[in-house]
Amino acid sequence: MSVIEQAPPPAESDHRSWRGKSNDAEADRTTAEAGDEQSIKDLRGRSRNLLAALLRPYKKKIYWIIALLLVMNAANLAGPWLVQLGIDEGIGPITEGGDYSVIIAVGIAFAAVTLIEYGATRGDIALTGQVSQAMLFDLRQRVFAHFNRLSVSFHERFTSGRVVARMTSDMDAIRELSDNGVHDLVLSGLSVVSIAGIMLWMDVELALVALLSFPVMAILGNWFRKYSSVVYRRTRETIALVIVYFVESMSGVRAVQTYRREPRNQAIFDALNTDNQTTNVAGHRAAALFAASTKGIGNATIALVLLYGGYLVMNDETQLGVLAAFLLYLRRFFEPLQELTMFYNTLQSATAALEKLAGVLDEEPEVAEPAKPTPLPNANGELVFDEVTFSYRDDKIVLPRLDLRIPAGQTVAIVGATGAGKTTIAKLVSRFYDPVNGAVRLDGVDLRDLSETDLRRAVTMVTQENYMFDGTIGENIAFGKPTATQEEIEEAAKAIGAHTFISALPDGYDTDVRKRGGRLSAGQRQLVAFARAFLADPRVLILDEATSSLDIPSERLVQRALRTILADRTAIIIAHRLSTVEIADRVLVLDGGTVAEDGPPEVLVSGSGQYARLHEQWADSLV
Ligand SMILES: Nc1ncnc2c1ncn2[C@@H]1O[C@H](COP(=O)(O)OP(=O)(O)OP(=O)(O)O)[C@@H](O)[C@H]1O
Repeated sequence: MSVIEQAPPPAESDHRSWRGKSNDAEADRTTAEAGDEQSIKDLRGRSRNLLAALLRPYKKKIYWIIALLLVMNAANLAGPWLVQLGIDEGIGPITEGGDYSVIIAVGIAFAAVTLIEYGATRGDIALTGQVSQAMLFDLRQRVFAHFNRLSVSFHERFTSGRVVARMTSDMDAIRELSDNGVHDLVLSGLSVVSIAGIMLWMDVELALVALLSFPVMAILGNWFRKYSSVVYRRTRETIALVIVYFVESMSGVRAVQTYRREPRNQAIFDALNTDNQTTNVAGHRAAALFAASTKGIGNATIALVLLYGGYLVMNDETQLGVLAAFLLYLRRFFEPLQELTMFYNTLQSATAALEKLAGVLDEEPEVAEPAKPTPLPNANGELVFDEVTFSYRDDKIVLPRLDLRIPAGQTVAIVGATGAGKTTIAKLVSRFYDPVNGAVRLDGVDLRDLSETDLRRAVTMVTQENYMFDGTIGENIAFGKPTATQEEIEEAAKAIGAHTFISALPDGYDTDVRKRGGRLSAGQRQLVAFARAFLADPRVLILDEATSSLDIPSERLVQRALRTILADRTAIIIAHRLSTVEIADRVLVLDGGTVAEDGPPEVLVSGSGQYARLHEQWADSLV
């Protein structure tokens, strides 16, 4: 894709309508949020299955975590109860002239409980961290492998910003829950229920007074849960938009600078960032109100219990130790209650993130590998398009019905107006897409019946972008054959004519190409891409020739390289330069997805068709 194609459309007043970003947010919402009941059920089911699959290998550790949680909860509850025993059964007898044995026993028990709680807490948190990190590791591995496996058509639809958002903010939402969220959630739940039970067991009347706050807390909690779930969903959406926009802008930074879009892009980013900030601030304001209110309710309840409990103690209706235990329990009752409500958000955002990831992981490659591939370890290179019909979308047919036979070893140049379907033919031969009807065959075998390995070994496509990965020139050449030796790499570069310029670089083959080959010129990048393809040595080579005009010496170099790389293999060149067409055995002139002319270049040029006209114009331009 050229820089111009990447350039964004003219500015619009509302940042949300720009480049369908609002649609991206729509697409970023889970199906469960937007879909019908059946799809909600399906998605939840799938994310539950994903979670179960992720946790299965750590079953034993999870049992340990649960056991340790129970121990922690019991130890946590034992403290106030021991205080009650100490006051009522230990101090009482002492003041009446008894012995110290009970209070000593209570003191020892307290120390033991503290030690147990220390051990259990330490073990539990460490183990939870281990399981959580192992699960996230697996999940990241799965997502990366799956994104790699998905068809080109998927990646053409799913923006890179969304891919990044899946790997960052969604993973982070799950991490937040799995690192300590679930653990604290369970511990808080356990402690609220068991403290309520213990208080009722110790003193029903006092417990009922203490639990008077419960309905108030429930109403407040319910309000907060509802309000914050709306705010939280908005924060997830707004941060996803910030990430998506950031990645998109940075990927197209050259176009942005060429068209001096920085101020406009900054304004759009400011607006998206402000949306995110405003939503977060609203969330914090609600959280502040909720936290302060629960604390207030908690303290008011403690005061009430102190008053009423004091009255009961004075009237000998309850013991002093019970009152002290109640006051201690109440502290441990409100904090978890508050946490439980707060965790609802973490839980919700992690669930949404898991649903999105489950949705992505469930996405099947549109060009799937056959269950039983037809082996073709040594392809010859004959290509046949057999009544091929193709369209990207239902409403527009790109190739109405293509019949074409390219014998092994032939070099075919495809020319035609922009949008005629040249690249589409290349994509079908590379099996980035499958035909809607008909078949593309290599040596008589339908591409759909070939294994990925056999297909990729036989067919290589060199695209216009000549993508360079971070690393050295040598590594970039060896990309198509990672096992290549240094000699093989140099041989390939020499054959293509790239050796001279590579040797002149400061570190030769070890020179870092810098990000996306930024250190190399367009012609040099093309030569490196040719050397890469030459080393991979496919039977069928597809070349989407770069449109950028090279200077004359570079063009000569590239032409010479082309002759080397095309020799002894089937080649399809999407030709933009007529000098390239001349080295082809055959030219296809494509018009609206059909072959308008087909023949050797020297024959077509002497005719009166489209190619002859094109050639004439080109010859005139040279004069
Ligand atoms: N991923 C896609 N999704 C939808 N439509 C597409 C997609 N890629 C191409 N098209 C459409 O298919 C048609 C043929 O496109 P193709 O890229 O094959 O043309 P081309 O002849 O290679 O053009 P050019 O010389 O400009 O590269 C065009 O109308 C284009 O808009």
